Amino acid sequence: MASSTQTLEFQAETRQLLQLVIHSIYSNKDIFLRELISNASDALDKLRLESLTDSTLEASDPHIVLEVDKGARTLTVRDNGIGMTRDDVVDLIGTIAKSGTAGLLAKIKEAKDAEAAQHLIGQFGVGFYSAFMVADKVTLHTRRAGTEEGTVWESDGEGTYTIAPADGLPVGTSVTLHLKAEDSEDGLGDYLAAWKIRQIVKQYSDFIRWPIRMATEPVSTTTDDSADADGEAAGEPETLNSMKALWARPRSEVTEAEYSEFYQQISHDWQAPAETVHMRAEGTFEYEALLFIPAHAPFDLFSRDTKRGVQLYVKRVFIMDDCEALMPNYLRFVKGVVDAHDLSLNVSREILQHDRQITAVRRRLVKKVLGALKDMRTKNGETYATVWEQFGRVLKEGLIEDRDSTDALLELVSSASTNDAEKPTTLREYVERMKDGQDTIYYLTGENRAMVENSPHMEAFTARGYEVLILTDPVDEVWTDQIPAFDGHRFQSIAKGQVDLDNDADAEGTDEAKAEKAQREQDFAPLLTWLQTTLAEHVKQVRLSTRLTTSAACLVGDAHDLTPTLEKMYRAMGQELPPVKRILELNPTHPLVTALHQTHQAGADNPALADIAELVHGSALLAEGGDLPDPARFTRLLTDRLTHAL
Ligand SMILES: Nc1ncnc2c1ncn2[C@@H]1O[C@H](COP(=O)(O)OP(=O)(O)OP(=O)(O)O)[C@@H](O)[C@H]1O
Repeated sequence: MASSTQTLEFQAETRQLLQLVIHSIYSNKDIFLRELISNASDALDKLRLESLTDSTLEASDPHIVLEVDKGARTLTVRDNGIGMTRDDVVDLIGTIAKSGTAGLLAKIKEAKDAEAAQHLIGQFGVGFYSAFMVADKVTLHTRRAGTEEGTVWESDGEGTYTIAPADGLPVGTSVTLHLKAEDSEDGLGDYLAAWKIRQIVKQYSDFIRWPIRMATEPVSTTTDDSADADGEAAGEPETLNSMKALWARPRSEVTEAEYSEFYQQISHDWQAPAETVHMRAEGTFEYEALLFIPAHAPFDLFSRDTKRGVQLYVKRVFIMDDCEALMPNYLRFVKGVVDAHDLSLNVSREILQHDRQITAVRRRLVKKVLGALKDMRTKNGETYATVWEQFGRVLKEGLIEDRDSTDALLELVSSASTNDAEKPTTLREYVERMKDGQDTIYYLTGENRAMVENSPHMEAFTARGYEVLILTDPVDEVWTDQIPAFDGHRFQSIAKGQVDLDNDADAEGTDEAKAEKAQREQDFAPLLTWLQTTLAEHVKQVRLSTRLTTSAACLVGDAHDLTPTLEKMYRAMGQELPPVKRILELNPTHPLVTALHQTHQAGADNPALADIAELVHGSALLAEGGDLPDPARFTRLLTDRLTHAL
């Protein structure tokens, strides 16, 4: 058989990940057992599921066994689950298929300290590789259910592994860890000790739905560890876990610590959740749901193939993870379990998508989660602030995806605003602070706070004391375009449409002011017409502005125009769009504009006029963070003008 042993190399990213694992980014090494037990449990679930459609695969007495060999210093985790073929082993154990791995590894390398690195890797979950935290060699024996040939895989976690066929293996997988020496300073426990194994299983894997048995050793072979004190004798294997589904127990009987451990088990998170939602529905369609809102976002929250965190069970039997029928995409960060009593074990994703009862369950779960977030906001503002920071961007996707929940989601929105440099505001707080006569919620979108705050569009609003929401997430560009109002108050971008603050109740909307304005419009009309022709390639209209106090000009859109950021986003996604021309607004009281006006009145054929018109347009574009169509030309015109000025 030795001749058929092959030595293969780990994929580059796997090698890097293994190095990180071996050189110990996790301070809590005990979790290796949770990971291996979780894999074994998944393998038993898969066999159970396959056996529903293929009766030849029926497993008798599905279970997980933990075996200690003190002489050889090994701990083996064995299951009689689905097992793996040789190709599975190469694909699943030798490579990491998760998207975003390379990026994550790069970030970990840049991480400032061990804690930052652990935080990053904690979001990723190292699964099987965590075995190398406690073992200097790992041997895996496996045989896929329904096949004859087995496979042996072995590695010391450095660059390579060996793989060979093996005869006579039972169906399932066993992972044997050749344990490193106990080292409490390095967080390495005594994983040969029965008490230690018992403790880890109780803590992390108690609710695993398959029995986890420990094959106890004869007392004579035990040395001086405290397993002796347990009074273990050789004999019947002991079942270590209670197998009780946490979600099926009444809320009052579950402790916070149990919720937290369950959450950490299913999410591979290393922190407690920010919120737990535990509910039971009785009546025509019975189910239990145990959902968690994590305290921090996984690294791949925005990657295309991020899975949803909700698993479906039917009467305690695992059916599927990533259950999209139960949780909308914008709540993909919610983790947990839904156990429905009245579904068939054979239920498919397609059936679920079209099942009216499941749709009703989903609606109820969404309501519960959004309700829990709202409660968190009122009762525990600090936690809410971190949850919003982590998931706000995703929740706002709901404003586009889920029209049934618009009102509930708008109540959750937290936004930076000109009201306070640090503290974000809710929409309700904004409305409460609105000036007399103001019925509109003003906002401005942009790439970052500084850019939005310094945008010329802000000037009149700041000068007149109107609060403006500062929206800097890309998704803000989209939802603000689609949601008309909050609590009867229209959303209005201050960079779009006509703004007439003079007509607001406390402004000087007198007849005198109106007459003055009309006169100004008339005076400037020839300049505006000339500018419109001169800049026709860039803008669709030139008009006088009421939103500027210190800048000479700014660019605005019509109410239904795409914003420049949205235009850029669509183009980046490969969509063909006709160029979106905007409106140039001039500040009639600015010295540059009045000078331009006078020069134009003196003679429209002055060659300096066209250059200055182009510079005014370019500056307005730069002021809002836009890209100049021809930066070299702009710089040349500017340099010429500056030279003339000296
Ligand atoms: N005991 C096992 N029986 C059958 N297949 C297994 C077993 N252990 C691991 N595998 C296979 O190897 C894959 C990789 O395992 P690994 O623990 O690295 O990641 P994972 O379990 O998919 O992810 P995570 O641990 O982050 O949830 C698993 O998805 C599974 O297909």
